[in-house]
Amino acid sequence: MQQLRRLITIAYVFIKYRLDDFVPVHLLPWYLRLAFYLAPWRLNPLPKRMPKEKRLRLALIKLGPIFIKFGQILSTRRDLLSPKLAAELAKLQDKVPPFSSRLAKNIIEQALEDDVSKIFARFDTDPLASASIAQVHAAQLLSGEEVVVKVIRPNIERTIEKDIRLMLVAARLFQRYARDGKRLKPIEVVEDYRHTIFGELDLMSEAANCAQLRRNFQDSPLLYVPDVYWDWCRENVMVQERIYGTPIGDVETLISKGTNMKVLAERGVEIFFRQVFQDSFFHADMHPGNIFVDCQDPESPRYIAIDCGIVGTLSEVDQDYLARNLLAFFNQDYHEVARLHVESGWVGAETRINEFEGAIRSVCEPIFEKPLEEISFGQLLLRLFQVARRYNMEVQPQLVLLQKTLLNIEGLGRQLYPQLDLWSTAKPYLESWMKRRMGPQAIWQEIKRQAPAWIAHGPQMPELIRNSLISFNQYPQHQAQLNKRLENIESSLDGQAKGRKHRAVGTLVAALGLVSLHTPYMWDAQASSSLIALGIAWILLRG
Ligand SMILES: Nc1ncnc2c1ncn2[C@@H]1O[C@H](COP(=O)(O)OP(=O)(O)OP(=O)(O)O)[C@@H](O)[C@H]1O
Repeated sequence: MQQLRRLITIAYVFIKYRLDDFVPVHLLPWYLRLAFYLAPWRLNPLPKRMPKEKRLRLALIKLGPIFIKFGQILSTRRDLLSPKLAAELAKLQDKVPPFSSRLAKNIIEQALEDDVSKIFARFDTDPLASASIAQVHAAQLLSGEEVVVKVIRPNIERTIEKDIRLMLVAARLFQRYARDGKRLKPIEVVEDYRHTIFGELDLMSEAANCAQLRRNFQDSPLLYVPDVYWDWCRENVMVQERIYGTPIGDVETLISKGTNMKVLAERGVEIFFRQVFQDSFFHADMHPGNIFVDCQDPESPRYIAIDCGIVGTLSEVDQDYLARNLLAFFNQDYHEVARLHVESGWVGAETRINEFEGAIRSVCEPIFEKPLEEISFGQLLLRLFQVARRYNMEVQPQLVLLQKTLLNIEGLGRQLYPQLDLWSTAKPYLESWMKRRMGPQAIWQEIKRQAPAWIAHGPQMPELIRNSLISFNQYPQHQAQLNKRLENIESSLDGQAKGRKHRAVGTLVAALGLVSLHTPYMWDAQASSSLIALGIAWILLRG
């Protein structure tokens, strides 16, 4: 029944905002097309005066937080949407009315199994922020620390599940009937969203991500991540150190505090590349609401990151892919890019390198038309993925996540300091990464990494060798080879032993001749010389 009511609401919003403009009517079967043209909503011309992208944004707001968040995430898929639609959806803000503080307290008390007044010296009933998934309250621990308490909205899981089911129905219809239905992969996009949003519901996993990121940047002047109070963390409640930075989007305040905007913008890029190439662990939800700046030293501004619900990790293969390709790209060596793809099996071995190189060149050259400081790494990667997909390369979701984060970071950096030269900030990172990866130190590190395993296996070595020989023996052809080799070895050993014997006899005979030659009255000189000659001949011929 509830589902039906929700469906009616969606239909109403669809009609109200005339979202039929997104439906390619000419591709529908004739009866649906007829129904479409006769539909009474077509008499509602009012919203038509508004661009359809704006109408879609307003419709998502009307449908509530789950749809708003979907729109926000969708806005980062610039590989799928038109620039106009992506820009419009990026305006979505998931500020939603808070739920009651009484309810928030109940959830906290149930999760932490204690009274709020026994856990906190102070608990602010007015929430600090209220978003689609969670609400945040400021508080103070009994030990005096200022903290924030993040509480997941009640019953949000059921709401998400229901809304996503409806989104999937819409996605299936879209995939079936829309002109771009297959290319835009709507079902995959919705499934992806389901995965992301459910991931955000587990605050224990968010707390663990925060702790890891904090450790990675311990003592770094670049980034600060607030501490987590594990004793007070559960799946739906998280208590974290409160931070007091300036929101990164508040450029006016940052400037008024005398912040060095160039350093700030460069540090953003540095943080990103360090996360990717040093730690292989990156904050993947770097929207302005999650980034603050500590301006205590305006010449050395430090980033503060919160909300580590979405993080990305890269395998060594992904890192390798990224670093080598970015370096080759910036040297405009498209042949190298194409070769790398084929060599590492990212695209099929049958791919013609020259043809692939041409395809990459044609999408990248226009980008390099611009001055270096205007080139977008994110766009570049996006283009590369698009070409690679045409050549049947499955781009890993982690790389797509990274590319979206990179677009965010770049946008942010250029907003702070429009002349930001990403390449000169990133190049040293990439190059030192390559050196670290390929240089003697990397080999030494690898030996060090493997050594414990080798040592651990040391005592089992004879057994391992024996086992390998046994398994080797199991193959008849190998056995025959092995037997042959053994025979060869035996006969060679045999030969060597015989040779040694003959050499000994020859030496003995020659030595006897020598002795008799120098011993008066033993034999005459001729007999002695004959003995010496016989001994030498014996050695030469039989030894
Ligand atoms: N440690 C903190 N110290 C101070 N303020 C905080 C802290 N954590 C969160 N906030 C405030 O609460 C707001 C929402 O927090 P957070 O981003 O973690 O929630 P969210 O529900 O995951 O939101 P979204 O996913 O929409 O970004 C932040 O924008 C910030 O203003």
